[in-house]
Amino acid sequence: MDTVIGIIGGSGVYDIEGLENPQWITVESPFGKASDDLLVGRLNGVKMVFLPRHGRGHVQTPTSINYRANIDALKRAGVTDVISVSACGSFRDEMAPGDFVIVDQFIDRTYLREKSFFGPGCVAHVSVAHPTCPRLGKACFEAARAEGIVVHDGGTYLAMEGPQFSTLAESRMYRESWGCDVIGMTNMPEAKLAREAELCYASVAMITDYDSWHPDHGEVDVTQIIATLMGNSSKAKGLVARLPDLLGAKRKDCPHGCDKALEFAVLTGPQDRDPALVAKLDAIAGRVL
Ligand SMILES: CSC[C@H]1O[C@H](OP(=O)(O)O)[C@H](O)[C@@H]1O
Ligand SMILES: Nc1ncnc2[nH]cnc12
Repeated sequence: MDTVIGIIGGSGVYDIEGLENPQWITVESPFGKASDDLLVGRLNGVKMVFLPRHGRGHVQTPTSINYRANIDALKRAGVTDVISVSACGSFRDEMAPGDFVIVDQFIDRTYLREKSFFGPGCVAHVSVAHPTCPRLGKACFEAARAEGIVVHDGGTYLAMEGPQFSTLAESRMYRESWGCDVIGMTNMPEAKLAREAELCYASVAMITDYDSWHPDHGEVDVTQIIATLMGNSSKAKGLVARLPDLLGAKRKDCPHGCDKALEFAVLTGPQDRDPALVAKLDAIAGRVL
């Protein structure tokens, strides 16, 4: 099977460079409108598909992003591996602005978003105990190291609803009681939906600030974030450019089973399924329905 690398670019990352034959294409989804068209092309012989998470011009809020349409559109475009690139705040002294973290766990505090492709008439439960793909995370870690980026291997990302940043009390709780490493507003339900779509998913979090807990740093503000993002986004593009060589043009089955997540997940029997929902799930779950 051919590798198709999907990149979801977060704040400050609205395109990728160096693609051969780059083209913005529209992919329709039964789950609604994706954040933007998809930028497709090839890099070192591997097909790449890029989606700006907030849309070009940064028009979607963390809450208004249609995460289901985004993941469904990537799946329809043939993507096999999704790399999420995001800005985040840090809860650790040693994880400084400018550093990258290869996130491997999440705490999901979002509450205003559609979190599943499934629903009444087709019920499914997938495991997200290990919500990211270790194989893909390792490739991102190696790509970052090769780019000379200070990168941390593993970390827990607190996904908050936003759009306001956290209060001081929340920031301290996430850091001291909950043991979180970084905070952002977008990786959930994105990672859960990628798992339902049987896509390998890795999250590259680019630290822009110390949120509001740090006694030596003032509270987080968006000007500071944008300043750090300017440096981060070129580093992120360098990391992305190394992925085709690291992942290779041909792909074997995922050794961690991300691509078989739905194998035993659907509980609704064939005779009890809602045909309209089953039709919508053609790309996401057609393999098992
Ligand atoms: C620009 S500050 C807050 C904004 O940045 C992050 O976006 P993304 O995860 O897409 O890089 C954060 O989650 C907020 O949406
Ligand atoms: N401190 C922070 N909280 C939430 N999202 C962020 N994105 C970048 N910095 C952030």
